[in-house]
Amino acid sequence: MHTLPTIDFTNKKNLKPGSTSWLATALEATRALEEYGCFIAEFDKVTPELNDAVFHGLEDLFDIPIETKVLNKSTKPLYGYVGQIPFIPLYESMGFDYSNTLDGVRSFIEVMWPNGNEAFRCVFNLCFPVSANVLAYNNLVTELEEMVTRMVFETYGVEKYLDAHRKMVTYLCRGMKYRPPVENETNMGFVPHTDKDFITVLHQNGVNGLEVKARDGEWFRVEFEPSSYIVMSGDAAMAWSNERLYSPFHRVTMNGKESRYSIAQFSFLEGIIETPKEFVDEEHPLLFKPFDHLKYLDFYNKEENRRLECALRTYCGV
Ligand SMILES: O=C(O)CCC(=O)C(=O)O
Ligand SMILES: [Fe+2]
Repeated sequence: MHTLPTIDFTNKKNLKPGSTSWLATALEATRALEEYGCFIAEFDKVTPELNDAVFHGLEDLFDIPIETKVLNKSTKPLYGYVGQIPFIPLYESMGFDYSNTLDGVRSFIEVMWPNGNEAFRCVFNLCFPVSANVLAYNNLVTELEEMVTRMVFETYGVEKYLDAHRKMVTYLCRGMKYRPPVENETNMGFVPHTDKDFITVLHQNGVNGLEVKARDGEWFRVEFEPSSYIVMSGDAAMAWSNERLYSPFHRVTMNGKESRYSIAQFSFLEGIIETPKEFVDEEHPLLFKPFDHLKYLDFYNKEENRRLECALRTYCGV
C-alpha cells in the first residue's frame, strides 16, 4: 500500500531559502517527486475565505447554461471550455488564459459584463468568465510552485539555470467539475494520463477522487484536505531532469453522491527545454533532446498522438 508523503509548507515552517528547514523541506520535496512524482503540500497562503470564494465561483461557472459555456473557445490546446467528452461523461473543464510576467500578472485587454455572480471577460478574442478570486488564488499558488521549483533546482545543484527557467514560465489554470455517476454509469472521471507541463499544483473542494500510479504499477487513492494541494511533476520536468523526476500516471474516479470541483495550475515553458549537463554522465546518458515545450503540446494534441504510452519519448527521446 502506498501513501503519498505530506510536506509542510505552512507559515509556521518559516521557509526562508538557505535555512535549515528550507534545506530539509527541499530534500523531502525532491525525493517525493523522484519516488512518486507528487506529494501533498500543506500550504496556508490561500485563506479559507478565498478558497470558498474560488470554489463557489467554479460552481456558478459550471451552472451557466451550456450554450453560454461553449462560447468560451480558444485555438490554444486545453484552454477554453472542454465539456462532453464522449468517453468521460462526468467531466467538464474550463481553461483560464493568464500569464505571469516579471512585473506581475499580465493585464488583459478587458471588457467585462455581468452574468449572475460572475463577470465575463474578453481577452483578445477569447471570452470567458473568470473572477478576481481565481486570479488572486493563482498568484498565491504560484508562490508554492516557485518555492518547489527553486528547491528542486537547488537540491540538484543547478540553481544557476533558475533565472532563465523563471523567465520562460507561463501558466494555464483549469477549473474542473466532475458530477457523480448515475446508476449503471462509469465512475471514470478522468482517464489515466501524465501531465505534459513542468509542475502542476492541484486543488479540490474536499471531494476525493484522484488516483496515482506508483512506480511499481499499483494504483492508489490520494485523499487530501481542502487546505492541502497536490504538487506534481509533469513530462517536461521528467525530461529536463533526465528522468530523475517522475511524471506519474494519474486519473480521477468518482465515488459517492457529491460533485467534485478541482482547480489545476500548470506551468509551461515558452521556449526550449534542455537537460542541464549536470544530469548527464556515463551512467546517465542523455535521454531527451532539447525540445520546444509549446510545440510538444501541439504534437500531443493531435488525435493520433494522444494514445502514445510516452508521447514525449516519441517526440524527442534520444
Ligand atoms: O481533477 C483532478 O484532480 C485531476 C485533473 C488532472 O489530472 C488534469 O487536469 O491533468
Ligand atoms: Fe493531470
